[in-house]
Amino acid sequence: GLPEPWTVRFSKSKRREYFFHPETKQSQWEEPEGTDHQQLKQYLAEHPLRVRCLHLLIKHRDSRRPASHRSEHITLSKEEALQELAAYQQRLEQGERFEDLARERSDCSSFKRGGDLGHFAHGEMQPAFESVAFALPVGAVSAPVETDSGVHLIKRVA
Ligand SMILES: N=C(N)NCCC[C@H](NC(=O)[C@@H]1CCC/C1=C/[C@H](COP(=O)(O)O)NC=O)C(N)=O
Repeated sequence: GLPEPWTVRFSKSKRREYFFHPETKQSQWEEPEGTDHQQLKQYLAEHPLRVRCLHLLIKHRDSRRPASHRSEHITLSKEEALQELAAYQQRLEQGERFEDLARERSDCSSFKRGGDLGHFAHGEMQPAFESVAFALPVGAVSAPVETDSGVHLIKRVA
C-alpha cells in the first residue's frame, strides 16, 4: 500500500499512525504520494501498529532484576520458574481467569492491574516478548516466553 521505503508507525502522543521515510527521516501525518489507500487499510487491519496484552511474569535468579513485590531476593531457578508457569497454564486451561492468576503470582508491578500492560507499539517491549505478543490472535494466550525479565505467559486482549 505504501510507496517504498515509506513505513507506518504509531505516535503515542497523538495516538494515531504517521508515515516515516527511513532515508530522509521525514515523518508526516498524511499518506505519502502514491499510497494505495485500500491496500494500506487492508495492511493495517492485518498488521496492528499496537496491541494490548496481559502478562504473568515469574522471575528467577538470572532475571535482570531478581526482585518484586513478592520477594526482595528471588532465588528460584529458571527451570523451577518454568515448572511453576506450566502449573498456571494448566489452571488457565481449566477455566481460571488470566487476570486472577496474574494478580496472584506475577512478579511484574502490572499484577495490580491483572497483568495489564496497556497498549504498546513496536520497540517498547523486549524483542522476544514483542514478537510473540504481535503474533497472538486477540484473546489467545502464548506458550511460555523467556526474556531478560524472566518467563512469561502473555494474553493478547486487543
Ligand atoms: N512501554 C511500557 N508500557 N512499559 C515499559 C516496559 C519496558 C520494557 N519491559 C519489558 O520488556 C518487560 C517484558 C515485557 C513486559 C516487561 C515488564 C517489566 C518486567 O520487570 P523488570 O524485568 O523490568 O523488573 N516491568 C516493567 O518494565 C522494556 N523494554 O524493558
